[in-house]
Amino acid sequence: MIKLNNVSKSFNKGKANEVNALRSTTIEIKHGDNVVVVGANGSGKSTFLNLIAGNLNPTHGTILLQDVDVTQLAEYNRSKWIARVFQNPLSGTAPDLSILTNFRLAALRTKPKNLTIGTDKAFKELVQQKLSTLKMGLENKLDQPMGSLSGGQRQALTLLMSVMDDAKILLLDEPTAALDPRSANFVMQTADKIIQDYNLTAVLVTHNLKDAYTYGNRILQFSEGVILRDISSEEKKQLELTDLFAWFE
Ligand SMILES: Nc1ncnc2c1ncn2[C@@H]1O[C@H](COP(=O)(O)OP(=O)(O)OP(=O)(O)O)[C@@H](O)[C@H]1O
Repeated sequence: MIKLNNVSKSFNKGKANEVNALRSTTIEIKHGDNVVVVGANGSGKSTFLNLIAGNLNPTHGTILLQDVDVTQLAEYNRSKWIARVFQNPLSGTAPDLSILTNFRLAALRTKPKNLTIGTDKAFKELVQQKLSTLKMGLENKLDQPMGSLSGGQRQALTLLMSVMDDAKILLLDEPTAALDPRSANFVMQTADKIIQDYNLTAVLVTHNLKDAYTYGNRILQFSEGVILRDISSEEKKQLELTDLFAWFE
């Protein structure tokens, strides 16, 4: 569950170049919601994700995750709830290291320093089992270097790595923007499967209106720092793809 109560975010407050990136926004995203966020450049989409993730603090208002007020909580301390995937499939993975080592590093990143992630054998079996559900044929190629995979494969693995640690909320920040259409489709389908399989609450920011139409059960359209449209699951069923394009005319 994600809740924003009257949240605003200004940059350069009080200066000539002040920007109100998010204005008095109140919204609740329920457990299991799969929300797609669209909007023109500069409309506040990334600011919205950054406020949820905690790498920006609101100027006003409060933010709750899983019923806990996290407004003052740093990004690191929210990471037990939040998995986040960015645009660039190369970020967050080490190309020269094996697939398995990349999974190991990702698992260690969210663990306190005194915790281990099980024996090599147990961890390898866990990764194999999780990977096999994606049907990419990689479960028996864990020694292959990460850099030998395509951008789409890497992004799919990044997604899986990000949620293996019991995250409840998945934030996707234009995860397919750097990919060709076929790879982008593959990554979106993988993301959709992972969201279902892991029973996640998800927020996807995208400029791809076809994806916004195809995936998720709710659409938010941002405009100049406010939520201009909040399309529910029932309303979304009545929408045509052309309606989404018309929002941007
Ligand atoms: N760190 C910052 N300092 C100053 N202004 C910022 C900062 N981050 C964002 N902004 C401004 O806040 C507004 C909202 O930006 P934001 O990145 O949230 O938009 P967006 O909808 O994600 O855009 P895009 O689709 O281009 O990624 C923009 O006017 C942007 O220039």
